[in-house]
Amino acid sequence: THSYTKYNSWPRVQSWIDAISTSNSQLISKQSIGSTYEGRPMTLLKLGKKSSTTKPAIFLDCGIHAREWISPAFCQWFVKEALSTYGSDSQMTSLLDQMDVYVLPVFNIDGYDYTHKSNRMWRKTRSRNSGTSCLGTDPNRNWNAGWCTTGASKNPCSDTYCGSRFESEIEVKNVADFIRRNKSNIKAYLTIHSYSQLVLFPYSYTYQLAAHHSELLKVAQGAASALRSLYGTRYTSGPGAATIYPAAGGSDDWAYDLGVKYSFTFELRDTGRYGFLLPESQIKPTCMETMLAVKYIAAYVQKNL
Ligand SMILES: Nc1ncc(C[C@H](C[SeH])C(=O)O)cc1Cl
Ligand SMILES: [Zn+2]
Ligand SMILES: [Zn+2]
Ligand SMILES: [Zn+2]
Repeated sequence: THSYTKYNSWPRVQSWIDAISTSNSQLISKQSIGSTYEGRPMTLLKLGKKSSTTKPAIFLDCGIHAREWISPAFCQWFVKEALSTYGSDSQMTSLLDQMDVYVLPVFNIDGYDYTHKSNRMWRKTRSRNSGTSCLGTDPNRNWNAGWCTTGASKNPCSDTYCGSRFESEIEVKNVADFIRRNKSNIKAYLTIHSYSQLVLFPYSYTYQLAAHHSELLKVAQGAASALRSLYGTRYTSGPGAATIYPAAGGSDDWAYDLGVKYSFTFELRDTGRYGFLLPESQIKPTCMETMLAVKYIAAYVQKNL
């Protein structure tokens, strides 16, 4: 059965999505945004007090990289926390009254399932590449944001293969289409990765500072200190290129250039001791401290609507 303190298999996550999305019709609903390459359903959860008018929204995705298992664990935790603290936690209540939060629990479902069944260290999608037996494209190099200019490979066998063209991956296209369709009300984009303990923001595709660099840095640093307040876990904040590495085709850069000003990539625990193989014993503390960071950003976005 499903557990918020275990790395759930895809079938368990899928049945959790179906159950949680029908658990509280006033606060949560689900909608399909398409299918993956291997035909699995991409289901977006919509959290927020039901309203006949369109509310400003935050978009949160997890599991774009298959092996980063703590990421989908966080999105499941976030949904559970939101529903269980609405009405008691004043900040969460205010957030869901005033805004909608779209949550994509597992972006790269095919890859996630593959890490459970075959290769725990798989990162990419599972699509076929022509002219080679090497499978998959790096979904975080496949967005139309300086596509394939730096920090990505044109070799289909590489873990950072950028794809035959931007949005070649149906999973990326499905999400990009949804965000484009809703860009007028999407005020923030958060994408969750592991590991390294970082709060990143645009740009990764260039060392040029973003127009809103100083504001984004302030918000990222505020989020990192909120996170640190729980267990003292230290995160570093900064623009992607200088803080982790220059790399093009990422979702945060794409969302920012589309006009979603508050665009952040989280790299969760740890800093390399376990890396992608973070023990299940760390799911709860990691999710609890990350909730503080995400709520900090959400509150900042709310104040600046
Ligand atoms: N725009 C971006 N933002 C963050 C990153 C770092 C993640 C870390 Se797993 C990646 O390599 O895809 C990479 C890019 Cl291209
Ligand atoms: Zn498993
Ligand atoms: Zn990643
Ligand atoms: Zn990472």
